[in-house]
Amino acid sequence: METINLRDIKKFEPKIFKDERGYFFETYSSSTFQKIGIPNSFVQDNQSFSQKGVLRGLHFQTGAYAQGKFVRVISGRVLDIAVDLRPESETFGKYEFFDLDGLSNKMVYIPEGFAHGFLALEDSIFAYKCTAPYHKESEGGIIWNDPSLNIQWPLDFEPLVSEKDLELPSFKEFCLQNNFDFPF
Ligand SMILES: Cc1cn([C@H]2C[C@H](O)[C@@H](COP(=O)(O)OP(=O)(O)O[C@H]3O[C@H](C)C(=O)[C@H](O)[C@H]3O)O2)c(=O)[nH]c1=O
Repeated sequence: METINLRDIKKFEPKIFKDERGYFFETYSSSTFQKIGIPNSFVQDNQSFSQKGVLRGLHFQTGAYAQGKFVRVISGRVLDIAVDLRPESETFGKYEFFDLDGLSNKMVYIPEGFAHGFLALEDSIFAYKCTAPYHKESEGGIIWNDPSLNIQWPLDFEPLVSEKDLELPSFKEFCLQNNFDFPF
């Protein structure tokens, strides 16, 4: 699975304290996370459940409502993805996968300027903090199987995608709408 390291994305694996009762770990710590460049300006916490085979995305919010997202899996396993939508970035139009699960509790901070989504590899509870509130009018997105992004989803079946997401524009349309040079 070809993937690259996108600049400004922060990955974090918490220390998990296990004992005969179970486990404990800090799901958020301003002091710890600021040291690795994760902001402490989150204003909204979200949680969603997805059956195995669900694909949510590729989503973003625009303008003043652009969201940085600090994502993790509470239970199950997802293949999370960020797509660089910053025209000035040398990785504009490139993507990176993150294999997140409820055992390692790996977390990823995806800043504003990226589209975000995930494929549920198992029935999964997904939780994430956002640096801006939900603002329906500022919602945008790109179709999950856009030919030019050429995302190599590990799929041998048709994922369950919402009607809304099936109508999302292509990356080329996104570039045209925003007067960005199409990089491919
Ligand atoms: C995102 C959001 C949604 N909603 C309402 C709107 C709908 O009635 C319902 C489901 O929304 P939607 O189908 O957009 O949910 P997802 O497909 O999980 O969208 C999210 O999926 C990908 C992975 C993301 O990164 C975004 O955070 C977000 O776009 O929740 C709210 O009330 N607040 C919210 O912040």
